[in-house]
Amino acid sequence: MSSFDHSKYKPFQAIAKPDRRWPDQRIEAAPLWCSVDLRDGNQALIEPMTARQKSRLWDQLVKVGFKEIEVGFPSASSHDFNFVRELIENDRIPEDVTIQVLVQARQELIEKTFEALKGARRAVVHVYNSTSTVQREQVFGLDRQGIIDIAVNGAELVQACADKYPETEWVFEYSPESFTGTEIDFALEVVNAVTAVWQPTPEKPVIINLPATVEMSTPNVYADQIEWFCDNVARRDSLLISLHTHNDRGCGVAAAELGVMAGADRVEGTLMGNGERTGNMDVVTMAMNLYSQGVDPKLNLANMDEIIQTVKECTQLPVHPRHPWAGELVFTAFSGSHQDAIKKCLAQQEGRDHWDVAYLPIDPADIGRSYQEVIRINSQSGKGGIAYVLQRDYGYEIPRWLSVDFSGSVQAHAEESEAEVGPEAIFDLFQKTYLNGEGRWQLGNYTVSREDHVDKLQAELSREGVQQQITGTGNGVVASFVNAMEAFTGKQIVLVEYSEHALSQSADAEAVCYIQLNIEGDRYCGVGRSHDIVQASLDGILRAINKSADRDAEAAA
Ligand SMILES: CC(=O)SCCNC(=O)CCNC(=O)[C@H](O)C(C)(C)COP(=O)(O)OP(=O)(O)OC[C@H]1O[C@@H](n2cnc3c(N)ncnc32)[C@H](O)[C@@H]1OP(=O)(O)O
Ligand SMILES: CC(C)C(=O)C(=O)O
Ligand SMILES: [Mg+2]
Repeated sequence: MSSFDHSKYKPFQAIAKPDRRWPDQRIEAAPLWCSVDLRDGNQALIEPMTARQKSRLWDQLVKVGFKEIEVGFPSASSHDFNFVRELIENDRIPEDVTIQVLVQARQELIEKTFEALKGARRAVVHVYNSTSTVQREQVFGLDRQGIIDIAVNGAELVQACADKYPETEWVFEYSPESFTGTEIDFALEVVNAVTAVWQPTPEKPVIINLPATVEMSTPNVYADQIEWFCDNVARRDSLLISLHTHNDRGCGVAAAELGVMAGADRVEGTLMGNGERTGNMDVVTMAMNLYSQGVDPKLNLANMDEIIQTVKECTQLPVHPRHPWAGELVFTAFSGSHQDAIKKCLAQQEGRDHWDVAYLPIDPADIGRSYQEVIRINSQSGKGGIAYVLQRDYGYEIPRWLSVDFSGSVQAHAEESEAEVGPEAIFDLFQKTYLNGEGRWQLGNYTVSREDHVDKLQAELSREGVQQQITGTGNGVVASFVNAMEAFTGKQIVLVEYSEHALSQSADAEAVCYIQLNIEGDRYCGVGRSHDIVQASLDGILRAINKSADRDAEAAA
């Protein structure tokens, strides 16, 4: 029998809640945020953070703008204890920031916790005990009343300790840990028993945190639980309902979002989602989700690279290149149709009220990313992206017909190299394909004269030391040169496309000229670049003709 046997598991029993209201809600304001990076994040690391790493992450969290930061479990280790002391004694907690600490509902641990917090201006003491069926039965070996007793005892001890340190403004938080694995009526009973001890008021509320300690269901089920809880809990106006979701099923953020729609006030999580098992709710993702909907997330994520760097260095964990909003590839399009759409939309952004760019839900510049990374070229890319890179990095505004012609060369190059083709390689290929005349005829001196409304051009061509004089007539210099080249090559040449512009990235006002010729039924493109527009045009024509000669030489070989 296979060990991969789904019948080993039973489905989650969702509560019946046909009167749910949360699906019609929208999140129009940021919740109160609490970072648990230094506690839940830290307890999940292979190597817990050193004092220096904690200190660095603390500074980053303050800089990002968290107003509540869970800084550790000071009764659990001297490291956490000393870190809390360091913050308090060295006056490192800004006026508008409150530290929070976690503790089990056990006397000696609660007492030690208050010792750690001595002298704090304001602090959240977060006490928890597990209420879930599995832990009740198999870990604690207690019935429901036994679990309520632990919680109430913990709440009383917290209150008693707080009374001993009146100089600190205390805020209490209680978590029925493993809330998602707890019968909802029992979770309510435990919480009501705890708040009966603490007697919160609307002016002095307490925090009730309802953790998806393990994510056990789809996020809509969690939202039903939160809405039901908010509707039925005693003293609702004196409670801040907090969420603390984990990401076991990959929906930690979704669960928190739906939980806020269901009535929660506050959300705990970590930067980039580090935390137990598959992680805590990722605050960066949830905040950026709000931002992208036009809601102020009340966190400053403008310097995303600095945040990522700090998190990586402090947790020793990598950040996935496709991490929502933050990964290094999340604003990059390699595929042709995406690039084409992005290029067209970006060109139309100026003057618009709102950001509206296909495939780019936010402006990368908002979080300190450059447009440099938006379009990158590989074998999946198309002409739009290639034209975008040439314009962005080199100032060449190549016309559509030339981008169609050039994309074939880039595609071939990408397939052959089986790698990304960077901007330098694209420009190099562009020069080789259209601008370089090495080994072929080059234009030397030329004169133009006009007689009886007909222009006459006399020019000198040179190639590997060989000189050749050519002459042609026509209406204008370009037509005269084409006429001269027809005589010289013995081929019929028609000018099909012509376009030119000043090269914006050139310091001394060079012009660039794009040419497409039909030579005996086949089309060839060339590009000329010069301070003189006539010279640029003639160079472009000559390069297109040279390409036709290259083709003939290849066919003959
Ligand atoms: C979901 C979460 O993230 S919860 C936070 C988890 N984080 C941590 O545990 C990190 C820090 N913890 C620690 O370092 C240690 O657990 C300590 C120092 C706090 C305590 O260590 P120990 O005293 O060895 O106890 P341990 O944590 O193993 O807990 C076991 C005992 O405490 C009881 N207990 C566990 N949690 C709680 C709680 N929240 N409230 C009351 N009692 C509890 C258990 O029933 C068990 O009792 P028993 O000894 O009578 O069987
Ligand atoms: C201590 C609690 C809030 C916790 O981390 C959890 O339940 O995940
Ligand atoms: Mg947790």
